[in-house]
Amino acid sequence: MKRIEVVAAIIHHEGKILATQRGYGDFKDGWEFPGGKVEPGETPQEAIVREIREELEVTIRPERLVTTVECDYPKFHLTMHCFLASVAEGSITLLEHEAAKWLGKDELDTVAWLPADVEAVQKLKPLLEEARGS
Ligand SMILES: Nc1nc2c([nH]c(=O)n2[C@H]2C[C@H](O)[C@@H](COP(=O)(O)OP(=O)(O)OP(=O)(O)O)O2)c(=O)[nH]1
Repeated sequence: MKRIEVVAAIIHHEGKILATQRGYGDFKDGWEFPGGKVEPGETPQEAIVREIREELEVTIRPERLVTTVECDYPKFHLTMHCFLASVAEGSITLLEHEAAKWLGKDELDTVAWLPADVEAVQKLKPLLEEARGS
């Protein structure tokens, strides 16, 4: 089966995290963490900084790897590295997504996450307590 390697940013601010809604493609309207495919020669950290500049027009600081999710979709196998991150510079502008929401710990289940994200969201809950106020 085709395999793709993706990086995703869990951007946090004041105890909330940013969820974005896909604006195009097979998963249009699903909620995800912004990010995209790692290109040849890039480290995952370089890829996530590049993708977030392309999608949200900000520079992020990747802080730590929260989890790597493995998920079988009908057309490919996905490996997705999810990094906790904060905005280092700029203000968020949606260049590709159709919507975005800041979600607190108790709001994480209020959007329809893509299948691969459900497990990452569960792992995130205890971390959000730590991140509160930062
Ligand atoms: N960015 C992102 N992609 C996710 C998440 N969950 C999930 O299943 N995916 C899937 C959807 C896509 O099939 C794939 C990411 O591909 P993408 O289309 O965003 O990659 P890309 O930005 O490099 O885009 P492209 O130029 O190939 O369209 O991973 C998530 O939380 N964030």
